[in-house]
Amino acid sequence: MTPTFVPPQQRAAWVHLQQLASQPLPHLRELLAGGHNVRHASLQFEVAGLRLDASRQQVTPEVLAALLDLAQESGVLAQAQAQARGEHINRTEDRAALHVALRGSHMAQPPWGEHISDLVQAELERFLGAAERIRNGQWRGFRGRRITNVVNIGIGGSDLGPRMAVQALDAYCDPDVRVHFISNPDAWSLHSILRWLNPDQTIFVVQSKTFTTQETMTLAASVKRWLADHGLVSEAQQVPHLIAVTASPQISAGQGYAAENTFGFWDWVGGRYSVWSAIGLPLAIAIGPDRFREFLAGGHAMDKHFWRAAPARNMPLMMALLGVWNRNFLSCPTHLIAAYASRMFHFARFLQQLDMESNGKSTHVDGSPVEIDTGPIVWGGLGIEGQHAYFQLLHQGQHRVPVDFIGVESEDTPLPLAAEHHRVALLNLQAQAQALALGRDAAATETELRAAGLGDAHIAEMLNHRTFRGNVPNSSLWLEALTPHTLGAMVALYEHKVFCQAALWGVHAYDQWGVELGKTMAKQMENP
Ligand SMILES: O=P(O)(O)OC[C@H]1O[C@H](O)[C@H](O)[C@@H](O)[C@@H]1O
Repeated sequence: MTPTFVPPQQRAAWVHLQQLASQPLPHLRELLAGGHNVRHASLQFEVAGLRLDASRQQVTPEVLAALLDLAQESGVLAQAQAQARGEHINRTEDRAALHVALRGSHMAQPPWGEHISDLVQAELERFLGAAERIRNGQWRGFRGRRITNVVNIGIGGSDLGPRMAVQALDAYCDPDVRVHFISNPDAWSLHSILRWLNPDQTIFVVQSKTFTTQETMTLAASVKRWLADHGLVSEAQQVPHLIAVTASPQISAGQGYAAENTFGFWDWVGGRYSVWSAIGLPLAIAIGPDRFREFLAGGHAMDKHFWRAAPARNMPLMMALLGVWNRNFLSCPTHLIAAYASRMFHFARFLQQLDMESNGKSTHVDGSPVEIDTGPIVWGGLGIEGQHAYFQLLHQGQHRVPVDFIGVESEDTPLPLAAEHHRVALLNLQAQAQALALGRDAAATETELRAAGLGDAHIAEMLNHRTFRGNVPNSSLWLEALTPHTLGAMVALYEHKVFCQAALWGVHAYDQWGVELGKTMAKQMENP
């Protein structure tokens, strides 16, 4: 129990925000009309190669001030300090949540203590060493062939992070070692990859924090069988083709994974926060150890900002507050992620787990039921494709859907017309962000229809169809370039945002009892 816990709706700032939301708020047209004014400046942030433009959020300076009061009353940044000190903030599982230590283990006097940093450093060296040996050809298959294909087997946090990052950093990936991901136990999903591979040149990285997840274990058994069917039958023959990454090495050892090919992490690393640990091995293989360290450094740069920046200038905290404003006071139940770089294809899926598994909760930290809205439904993918599919609903449907537009400022694709491709993508991002915010009112629509030669009766019929209410709150998050460093910063940004929102709502972000229920039921049904 947390004796001092006060439910959010009883906090003074929350009540103030309710009052502000109950009065008519200026339309985004009005809020944006002033151009680059004080409000605009207070909603611009630049950190670690990321630039956030939140000026299209429907907040007045008064709302912003009340949101910051809420952060203060909720003790958000104090809770972040407790997290970094390694306190057991994951109370229902009685654990720390120290993924920040994975990217800050080089710190002098780390808040979590040197012992943790030493553990992290030692394991980091081990798994980066393995990545390097695979990349440079020192690591050979049983029959002496060089490894050309790495297959990641895992699900949830043991899949989405590295899968997202390998795709996002495609430009840095070694073309001689291809990395594949399989998460679905459907046999075809495995077969569709295996049928192209030569077992002598393939390594499977079986990733599972618990090493008991049924889907992953089913796939792992199948790849062992596949190796055996190709003449790699004994444990000794299979060892060079199997890597385990787990926080339960005693279980993987019992299944024949060699200790030297097993890389560990700890119970204080949540699955959805584990890409920074050895779960990032496929990424390290794809982009190399130096780039992987840059990814960690990007995450750490965001951590430093989060720990040190004043609340009003704190990028993750501000994103969290704006999200709470949209969710709880503007009553928006969902949140769209629209990325305008095709390499960010998996980012929305990654965020779905990060956000919804963390904050999809209805119980407060003191065990009392939640009476406010908590984590939104996070959805999305690539913005350009969305424009030609579901964006119609954003413009004229009945739901108000806040959007994070994600764009990359500089383009490095080695194609002669790459700059033109890039121009088209960014133009679309900017046009959608503006169109959703401003919409088009009836008067402007009527003028346009009249200019197009429509008569009164036709205009009367068409007016509502061609009018756009706008006022869709959205932010644009710009990466100066899509690099390991900026990607690391962006992942850490959203991690901290989710953390702040949990603190604002008073829920635990680091457990997932709902998921556990499904797992338990599956076991019971298997062995009634
Ligand atoms: O890494 P594993 O133990 O195999 O778990 C894989 C996944 O299992 C569950 O679905 C959890 O809710 C996820 O957070 C976790 O990432």
